[in-house]
Amino acid sequence: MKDTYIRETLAVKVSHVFPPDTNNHHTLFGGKLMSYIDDIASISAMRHSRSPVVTASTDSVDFLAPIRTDESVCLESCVTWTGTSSMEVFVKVLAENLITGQRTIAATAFLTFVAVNDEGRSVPVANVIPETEEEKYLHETAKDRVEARKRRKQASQELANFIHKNKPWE
Ligand SMILES: CCCCCCCCCCCCCCCC(=O)SCCNC(=O)CCNC(=O)[C@H](O)C(C)(C)COP(=O)(O)OP(=O)(O)OC[C@H]1O[C@@H](n2cnc3c(N)ncnc32)[C@H](O)[C@@H]1OP(=O)(O)O
Repeated sequence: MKDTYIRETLAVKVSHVFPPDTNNHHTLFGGKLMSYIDDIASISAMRHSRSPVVTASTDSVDFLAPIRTDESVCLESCVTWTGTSSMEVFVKVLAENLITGQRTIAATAFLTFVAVNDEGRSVPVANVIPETEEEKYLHETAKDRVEARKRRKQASQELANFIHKNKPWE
């Protein structure tokens, strides 16, 4: 297993914003953007692991600015950190006004993917090596996010153990 540079995991997707993908505000549906984010992030994870992957978690998707129909939606993703079998993927979303060229950060997200084998069992992945300032920042700050995720998973598990599974009308 060979360590890879973060840039080797980069995936880029650019798309127009078409009316069927917009809401009553004429901006891109949040759910549509989340689907783009999961899609591109999984490509970065697979580029790194060269194995099937599953999404283990999405920390949050922060919608910082709306994306309008006169703009294009540009997504960039890369693996910023790896554990044993898990990979943290950062996704940056920009809205670009195609007439003026103005670019706005519209959303950011961190997702965690786990490399799995054909039986769905987790398998090890190599490390990633940061080079640019931004990559180094994302790589160095990952440890805190990983700890926060562990705490959140524990809390989710406790909630899952507490909530009932009855049908709503029972
Ligand atoms: C018509 C033809 C179409 C063809 C089309 C082909 C398309 C081809 C490409 C498709 C690309 C699709 C990519 C989409 C992928 C999904 O959409 S997958 C669907 C949604 N996700 C799932 O269903 C996952 C369900 N969960 C699971 O399977 C298990 O919980 C997991 C994630 C495998 C973890 O299992 P586990 O027993 O906890 O495993 P364990 O070995 O203890 O932990 C493994 C690692 O996961 C980490 N982890 C576990 N839970 C979490 C968590 N909540 N948060 C963060 N890390 C976690 C652990 O910390 C550990 O990390 P490492 O220390 O190894 O680094």
